[in-house]
Amino acid sequence: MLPQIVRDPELSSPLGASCHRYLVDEEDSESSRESRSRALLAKLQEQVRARERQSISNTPDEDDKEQKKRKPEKTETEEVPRKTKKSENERKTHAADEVASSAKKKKKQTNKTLSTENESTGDKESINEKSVEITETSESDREENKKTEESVEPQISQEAKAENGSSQSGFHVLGGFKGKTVQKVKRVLPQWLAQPDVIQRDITNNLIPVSEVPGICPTLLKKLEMNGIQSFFPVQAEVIPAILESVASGLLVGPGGYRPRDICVSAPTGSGKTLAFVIPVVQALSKRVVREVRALAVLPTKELAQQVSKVFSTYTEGTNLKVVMVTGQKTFAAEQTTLSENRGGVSHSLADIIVATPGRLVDHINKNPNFGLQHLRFLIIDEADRMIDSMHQSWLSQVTKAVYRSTGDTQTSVFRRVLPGPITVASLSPPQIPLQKLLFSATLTQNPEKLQLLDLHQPRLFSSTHTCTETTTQRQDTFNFPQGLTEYYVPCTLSKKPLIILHFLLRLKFSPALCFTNSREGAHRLYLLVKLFGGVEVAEFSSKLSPGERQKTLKDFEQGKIPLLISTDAAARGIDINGVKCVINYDAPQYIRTYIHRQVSIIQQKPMWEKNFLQMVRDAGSPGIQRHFVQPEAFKSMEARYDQALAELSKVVKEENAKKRF
Ligand SMILES: Nc1ncnc2c1ncn2[C@@H]1O[C@H](COP(=O)(O)OP(=O)(O)OP(=O)(O)O)[C@@H](O)[C@H]1O
Repeated sequence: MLPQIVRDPELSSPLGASCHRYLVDEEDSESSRESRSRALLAKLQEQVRARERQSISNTPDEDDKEQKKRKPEKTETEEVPRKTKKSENERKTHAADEVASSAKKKKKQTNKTLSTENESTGDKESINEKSVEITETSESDREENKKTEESVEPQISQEAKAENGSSQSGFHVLGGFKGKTVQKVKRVLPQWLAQPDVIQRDITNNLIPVSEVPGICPTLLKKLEMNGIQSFFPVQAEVIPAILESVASGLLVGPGGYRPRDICVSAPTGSGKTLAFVIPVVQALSKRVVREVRALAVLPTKELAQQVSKVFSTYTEGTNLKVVMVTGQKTFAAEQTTLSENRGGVSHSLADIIVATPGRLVDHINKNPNFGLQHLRFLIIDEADRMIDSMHQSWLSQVTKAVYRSTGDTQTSVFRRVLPGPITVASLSPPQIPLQKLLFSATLTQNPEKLQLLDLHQPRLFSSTHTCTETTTQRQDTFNFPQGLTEYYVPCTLSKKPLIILHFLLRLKFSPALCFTNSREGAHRLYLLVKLFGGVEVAEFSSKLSPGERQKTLKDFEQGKIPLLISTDAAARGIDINGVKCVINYDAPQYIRTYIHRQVSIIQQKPMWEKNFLQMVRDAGSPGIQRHFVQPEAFKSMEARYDQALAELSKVVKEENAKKRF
């Protein structure tokens, strides 16, 4: 048992306080605790009531239901009936008794522990007393926490309710799920595509005298005059100064010391794109000291490459610039000897400008140890959309690798080149020769995925269009039709198509005429049929022929020895044949781009395709395609001879197939 210490009211020493702390009358503590817990309970009840009142005021709808469940409605004037309050109090008193009795039980429990320990050691009392204190403290802590919760909870419930209008407090419903109209996705072109530099399409009314175009050196002006070029076409007048501006500070750096912008040109067939890059490139390289490959023009077919190479050779004549063609028309070894030579154990380039087709170019990059592109400054991609489509050969990545390939001697040299990255002080020194891409096409794609393949640097687009008033959308969907083109379509039956060709050639004298078919077999059969019918010189032009045969055929056709040339699309792209009077689409092209490149003037049309084809051509911005109907009487007299030729044709085809099999 603990000695009882009598409390002395005079004692004011701290001891008194400690005496007070340890000398506690059992009954007193009992009743004071109970009164404290009652007071605490009353306070809690008050807060619960206040919270309920608040929830009633904040959520009239939801809470209404809640209230109806919980208690009758309270109108503004009506007092809460005391009875309700009273029963509320009873309820709360009952709850308070429960709390008090549980506190008693807990207390008894603690005492029991106390008494057990007391018997064993007198000192334990102080510790246990502390523990009792601790319990009280914890109760007051709990009360404190409760108050905090109480004070916070109504706020949360207010906020929550205010925010979400839900009667469940404490749940946050994020966002409002209202039905919204879905915005239609509009195609957004990159700015350089959407806002190109516009070039006038009308050539005849927009010729610019050559001398008025700034920056062209006198030597080239003289050469242009010698070749009969008095004025530039619009695309040349715009693009030549832009390319010359990018080499104004020399070949090593672009304007302002930065990498020059890549240039894209979309202009109709025959608008003079070839000269638009030949003139500035020849002028830019004419000042070079050491011969290295600094310009590379890549084209889809040998014929096109030949044509461009011829123009380059015309304007490099008299300079010490050398143009070499790499198209597979010679053997690989023969081409190797034209590209480089070994002097004193060191390989020297024999070419300044290379005009190539992708296949043979990649062969030299990978198999010709003396072939290097480390000094390449201009990469010209003519017929760019077709070159992009043929990108599956990944020729462009091979070229890029060759350009930035560091060999033994360029590892440390000033001209060591690294793939361009973010512009920093380090990346700008030492300066390295920038690689500038120049793209040309009559139907430049606006497909960002395809353009992505070209890895263009800040591209600038020159696009010729019908008129400046066209909206961007129109320009996106229309193509550049050549100036002075008249288009017809001839509805007819399948069996009568060859007769109409013969009618045009023999009766209407539409020659020289270039006739396109959609396949090599179609071209060959039509060629055989017209030949068997007789009366007109005819030749076929397709990849069935060797490069030499194709070259000779083109030449004879251009010289008028052949009035009818039957060709596949191989000849459609960009080949420039002077003096053609009529272009015939024997098979309607499935794609508008093919149509554009074929320079169609007369279409033979199967009736069922007529509507779709006309729609495609009109949507592409055709100046106007007219219907030209041929009366059956017009070729009545040819039908007997025609049937005979058909019979002979099937024999010839059978013989050819038999030969192929052996
Ligand atoms: N300024 C000019 N004055 C007169 N004739 C020109 C001029 N520019 C080009 N030509 C001639 O126009 C024809 C077409 O030129 P070019 O081949 O450059 O056109 P293009 O736009 O490249 O055609 P494609 O898209 O088919 O390659 C050529 O015969 C060329 O000699």
